[in-house]
Amino acid sequence: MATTVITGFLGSGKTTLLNALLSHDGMDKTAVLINEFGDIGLDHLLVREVSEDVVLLNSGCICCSVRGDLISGLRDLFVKRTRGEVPAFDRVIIETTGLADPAPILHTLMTDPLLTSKFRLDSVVTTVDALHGEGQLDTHPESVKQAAVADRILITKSDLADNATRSSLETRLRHLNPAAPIHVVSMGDIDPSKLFNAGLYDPTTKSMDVQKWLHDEAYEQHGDESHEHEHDHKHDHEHSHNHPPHDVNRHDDHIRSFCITFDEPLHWDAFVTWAEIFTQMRGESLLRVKGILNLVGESNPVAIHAVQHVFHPPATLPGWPDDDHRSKIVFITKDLGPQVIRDSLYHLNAAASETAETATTPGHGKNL
Ligand SMILES: Nc1nc2c(ncn2[C@@H]2O[C@H](COP(=O)(O)OP(=O)(O)OP(=O)(O)O)[C@@H](O)[C@H]2O)c(=O)[nH]1
Repeated sequence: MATTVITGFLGSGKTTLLNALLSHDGMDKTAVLINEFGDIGLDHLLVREVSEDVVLLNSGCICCSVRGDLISGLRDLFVKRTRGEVPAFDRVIIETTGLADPAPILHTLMTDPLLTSKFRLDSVVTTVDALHGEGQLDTHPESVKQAAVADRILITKSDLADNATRSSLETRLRHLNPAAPIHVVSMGDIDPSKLFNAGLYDPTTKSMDVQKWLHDEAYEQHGDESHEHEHDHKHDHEHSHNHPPHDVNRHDDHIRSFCITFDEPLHWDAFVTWAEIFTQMRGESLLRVKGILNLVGESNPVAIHAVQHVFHPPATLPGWPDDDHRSKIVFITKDLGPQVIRDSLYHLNAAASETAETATTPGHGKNL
C-alpha cells in the first residue's frame, strides 16, 4: 500500500495540507498517522473530523521513537484493516513533527520486514513556509534536510509572501534539491495527484516510471562535458545569494546534489562493495541515493535506492526506459562530493573487471 510521508518545519502547514488533501474525492481510502510532540493531540483532533483512521503517535519526537511507534502504529492499522475494524484503506499518510529528521522514518519503512511487505514508500512531501522558510533554512538544519530528501516540495502560505520572497525561496530550494517538483500553494490547495505516485511503481497500473522517479535530467542541466553532472551549491551561491561564499554556518552549503553516470556496465559485486563501504563509513552523509544500474550479465536495468545507512533491496526492472542504457546514480549528500564516490566506484569496478569470473548479479542471491 502506497505510503506518503509529509514533513516540514514547525508551523509550515502540514496539517492544513493534510486536511485539504483528505477533503478531495478519491482520498477517502486514506489512513493517517500523526506524530505529536507533547501531550495535546490537536492535529489529531483536527484530522479526525475527516478521517476515522488516525493513529496518534504521542510518545515524543518521531525521529527518536520512530522505530517502535511507527512500526506498531502501522501494524495496528494493518491489523484493524484486516479485521474490518477500519474501512479498507489503500494509502497511508504519515505526518511527522516539525522537528523530525525524516531519515529514520524512511529507514523504518524500508527495512522493517512486515512493513516492507505491506507498505511501500511512495513519496516524501515537504512543506516550506513561504514567509519564514528561508529563515528556518538558515537556522535549523532539520529544515534543510527535510527539503533535501523530498520527492515533492510545497511552498505554503503563498498568500502571505510577496513574489520576491517566494522566488528567492524557490531558487534556494531548487539548488538544495534539483529533482523535486516545487508547487506553490495556499491553504493546502493542491490536486493530490501532484503529490502521490512518485515512487518506482505506479500502484494502479504496476508500471514503472523510472524517468519520473530518477529525474536525472534535473541534475544534468547543471552538468559539464564530462560524465559527471554535479550541482555545486557553494559555487552557485556565490552568484545567486547575498551570503558569503563557503559560509560554513549556512546549513545548505553542506548539502550537495549530483548525478554520476557510468558508460561501462557495472559489476554487481563492485557496486555492493562500494555500497557497504559508503553506508558504513559515510552513511550519515548519504541523505538520499537513487539509481538505475546497467550490470554486467544483466540485460534489464536494476533500480537501487538508499537513505543514509540503508539500501533498499534492488529491483530488477522490466526494461530500459529509453535508449540510454548507462548506469546513472543521483545523490543528495551532506559534506560529501562526487569525486570520491565516482573514483571509488570506478576503481572497484575496474578491479572487478579483472576478476570478472567472480562477479554475480542480484538475481543470483546477492542482496544489499
Ligand atoms: N494565511 C495562511 N495561513 C496558513 C496557510 N497554511 C497554513 N496556515 C496557518 O499556519 C498555521 C500553521 O499551520 P499548520 O497546518 O498547523 O502547520 P503544521 O506544519 O501542521 O504545524 P506543526 O504541526 O505545529 O508543525 C495555522 O494557523 C494555519 O491556519 C496558508 O496557506 N495561508
